[in-house]
Amino acid sequence: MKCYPVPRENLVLSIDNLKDDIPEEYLSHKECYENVIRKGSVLYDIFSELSKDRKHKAHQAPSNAYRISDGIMQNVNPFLLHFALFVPAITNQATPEQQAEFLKHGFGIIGTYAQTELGHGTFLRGLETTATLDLETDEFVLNSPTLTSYKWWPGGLGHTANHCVVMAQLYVKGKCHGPHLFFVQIRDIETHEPLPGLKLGEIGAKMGFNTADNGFLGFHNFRIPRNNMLMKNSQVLKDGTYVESKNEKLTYGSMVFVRVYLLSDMAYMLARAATISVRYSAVRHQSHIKPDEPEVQILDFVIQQHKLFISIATSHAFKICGLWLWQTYSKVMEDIGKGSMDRLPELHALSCCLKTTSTRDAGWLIEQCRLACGGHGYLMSSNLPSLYTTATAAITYEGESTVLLLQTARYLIKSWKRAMEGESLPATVSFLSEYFNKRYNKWENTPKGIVDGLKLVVAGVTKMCAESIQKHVSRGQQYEEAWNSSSVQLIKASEAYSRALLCEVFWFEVDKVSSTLSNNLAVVLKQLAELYITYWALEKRGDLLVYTTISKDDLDKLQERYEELLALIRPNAVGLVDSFDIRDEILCSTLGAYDGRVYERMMEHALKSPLNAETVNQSFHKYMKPVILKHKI
Ligand SMILES: CCCCCCCCC/C=C/C(=O)SCCNC(=O)CCNC(=O)[C@H](O)C(C)(C)COP(=O)(O)OP(=O)(O)OC[C@H]1O[C@@H](n2cnc3c(N)ncnc32)[C@H](O)[C@@H]1OP(=O)(O)O
Ligand SMILES: Cc1cc2nc3c(=O)[nH]c(=O)nc-3n(C[C@H](O)[C@H](O)[C@H](O)COP(=O)(O)OP(=O)(O)OC[C@H]3O[C@@H](n4cnc5c(N)ncnc54)[C@H](O)[C@@H]3O)c2cc1C
Repeated sequence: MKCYPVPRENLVLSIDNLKDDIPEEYLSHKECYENVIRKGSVLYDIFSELSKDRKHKAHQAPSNAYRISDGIMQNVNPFLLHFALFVPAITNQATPEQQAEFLKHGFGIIGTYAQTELGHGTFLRGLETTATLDLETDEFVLNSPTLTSYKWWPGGLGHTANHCVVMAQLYVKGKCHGPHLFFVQIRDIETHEPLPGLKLGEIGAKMGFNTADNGFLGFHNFRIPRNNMLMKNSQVLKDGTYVESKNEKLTYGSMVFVRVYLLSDMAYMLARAATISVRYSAVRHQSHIKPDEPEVQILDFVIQQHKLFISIATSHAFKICGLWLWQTYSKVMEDIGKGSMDRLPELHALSCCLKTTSTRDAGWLIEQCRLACGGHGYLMSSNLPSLYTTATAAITYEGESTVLLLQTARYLIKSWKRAMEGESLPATVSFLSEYFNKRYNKWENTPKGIVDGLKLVVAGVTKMCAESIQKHVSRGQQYEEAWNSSSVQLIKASEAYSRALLCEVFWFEVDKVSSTLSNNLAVVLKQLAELYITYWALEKRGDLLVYTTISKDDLDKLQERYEELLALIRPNAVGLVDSFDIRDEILCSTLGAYDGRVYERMMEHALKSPLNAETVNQSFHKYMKPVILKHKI
């Protein structure tokens, strides 16, 4: 049996059949899929050997696995959902006995998470797939009663997975108990043929994510044992007794897990885009600053620094905030394990707004990095287009951004009401009480002063939302209608809350560790954190003018400080992206390679185009020549 050490990049990157002879952009839709399955299977083999040899917690890919996989796949790994959602759903939602049973084949099964349907993605209580208990046979019968009830979007569902966790409406003795999760085998292990009673396939080409094998699945009287309902939180007994969960939202736990994880995922996406665009900006010489001097590195244009340094800072902000949120998640999961659900609403609210802000920011910042590279950023070989389409998918999946921000707004409004009633609030929203009790300070042009100012904006906008809802209710609207009427402001409150959280956590975590760092490192990290906070204070100057005591003079001083920070960071910019330590084989970019041989790499890549295999393409003789000759004067 081959033994692999923890997959160090060197090991994995040295495996020959993981390299692509032809760049993926020149493969067909089908060839692309077959190519990632080829590479993904090698990685899957490594991870499964590893889990046996290294006593890795069952089925958990080693932490650096995603990074290595990102590089080798150069696109989304169709096995991703197995690790990202299928296994976590089972380990979080099944009893220990069920986990042992469902995961006994270890890496011998490949799973996905099938929740979204053609007709419903956001409103889970509206899902139409049914799981009806058959008391006589001690089974559930799964059905897709309508076309809109077909599962639609799950990654790996089309042609890769042979099992899935399915979210379906549970029916027992004619009563619907809402969405529950079920462990379902969908393909024969040996032949990989779809099992009888199922209709399976992939949903077609997408803007990106084209190797994720997103698929559809329809059930027709498909039977599974009663024990295949994940029964950690709620149970259906043999006699048909339904034992409800202590909190029905525990069923949604897998989504919270991924939302929490996505912050660090976006940190890594941004680190790659920043590495590519900053290194390229150090290589690219274009135009003059002083007319009598040579063309400059485009990185010397202050506006180029303004476009790019925020990405370096944001990557660190998301990494640090992602670790903070992960610690919060782990603590809440521990509390739930001990029977306390108190902090679940807070965790849900935090994960919703931070997932949304991190995925949205990653999207527009990666696009900003691409645009900062001029035409060459538009080449697939730069890898910036792929980074963009991969990152922006996350704005939608795992909870669409608008919907999640409204979830956080729901929590802010509830917290505001509790503050009005004098209740104590969790630390992450306690500033609402301070605002309500008018305990806040005059504006200070310091990182802490800015954080306090951004919190005042949150409190002020939340108060405005509460008053708007009240106004609509007093005019006769039901609460839900009043909520809908106020939703533009509610979104604003959540966005402001998320930004204040990111600034606060980034600054104070850096401040906390700076004494443990070498002076140089502490100085540079603080410069990045201050740049991030000052950038957002300037972006949100309108709100600060409305809700705080900031003055025009304060803003002018902030603008001056921001430009000072750009100049301070400039000498370290390339060193900062080098410190992300992303190897060329994982960066996959002609513009961002460590050796700076941009133009040579671009030409090498261009010559790989199949079109360049011959000097005259056969279409000339077949189509062009007759027309040219016919119209030749
Ligand atoms: C490694 C990775 C690489 C990354 C790899 C990733 C690759 C891509 C994988 C993608 C996978 C997917 O997309 S999987 C599918 C993802 N789908 C989603 O995320 C669906 C989004 N929709 C939802 O989450 C829900 O339906 C929601 C929008 C919250 C509305 O649901 P409801 O209407 O039932 O809820 P509401 O009535 O609004 O609220 C009822 C109460 O429940 C609470 N509540 C709602 N959701 C909750 C939750 N998740 N946890 C706790 N509490 C929750 C609310 O706060 C309310 O509390 P009170 O205020 O106290 O009443
Ligand atoms: C690349 C990718 C991978 C995916 N992978 C998976 C997977 O592996 N498994 C899985 O189960 N799903 C997966 N999904 C599906 C994803 O979870 C859904 O697309 C997402 O939850 C949004 O649902 P929807 O597409 O049905 O949009 P809808 O819910 O129909 O929402 C459409 C729009 O309506 C508006 N809207 C909806 N509800 C509200 C509201 N309450 N208030 C205000 N506005 C609202 C919003 O603007 C929203 O964008 C994936 C999606 C993508 C793009």
